[in-house]
Amino acid sequence: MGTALGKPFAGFFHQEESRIVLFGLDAAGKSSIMHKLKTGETLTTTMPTIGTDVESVKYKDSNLRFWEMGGQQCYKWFPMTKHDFQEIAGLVLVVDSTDRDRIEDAKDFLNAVIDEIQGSVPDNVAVLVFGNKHEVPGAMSASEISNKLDLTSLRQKNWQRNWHVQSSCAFSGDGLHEGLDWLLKNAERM
Ligand SMILES: Nc1nc2c(ncn2[C@@H]2O[C@H](COP(=O)(O)OP(=O)(O)OP(=O)(O)O)[C@@H](O)[C@H]2O)c(=O)[nH]1
Ligand SMILES: [Mg+2]
Repeated sequence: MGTALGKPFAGFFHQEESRIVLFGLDAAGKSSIMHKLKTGETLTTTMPTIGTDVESVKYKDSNLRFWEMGGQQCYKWFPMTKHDFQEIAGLVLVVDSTDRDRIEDAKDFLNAVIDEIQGSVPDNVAVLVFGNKHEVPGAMSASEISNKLDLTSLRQKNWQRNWHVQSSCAFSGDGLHEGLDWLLKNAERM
């Protein structure tokens, strides 16, 4: 009992359908990642997500429910509200590793999301960053993405976020399970 109270998130992922919010700029690869995780297949025809999209994924012994926030400007916040974030088990920011021109925009979006949900989620919720499309020659490395997103500054926002950058490829699936493993481990640890 004492242990359970001391570790409120222990076993969180074993409950039914733990909610994970995926967000990021348009065309970063959020839908492609969700599809690969759900079916093991590569999503061959992609369309921008209108509003939000939801997929349930069974991963190891966890039931995960991914909520994608469409990244197009008009959908970025539609129709997610603070309430939708309240019981999240983790946050996943998907970044296009090939898009150096918009990494600053991705950083601004991350900070806007954090400012929006601060107080609605535990301060130590795990934040996984997928550096997607990493198979493309010249793509940014995980450490370059981490530096450009200025992730260490998140701690100065009264936000003791656990964060981790994982390079990924939604086509081959490379890095996706490694990222999820990190998320599961870190959410359980809280
Ligand atoms: N090279 C490469 N292209 C990818 C990868 N993942 C996705 N793409 C491509 O990137 C484009 C956008 O993919 P989506 O999955 O629709 O991106 P999204 O983040 O869901 O976009 P929005 O729904 O508009 O926010 C598509 O042409 C995908 O085929 C990847 O790992 N490598
Ligand atoms: Mg999408």
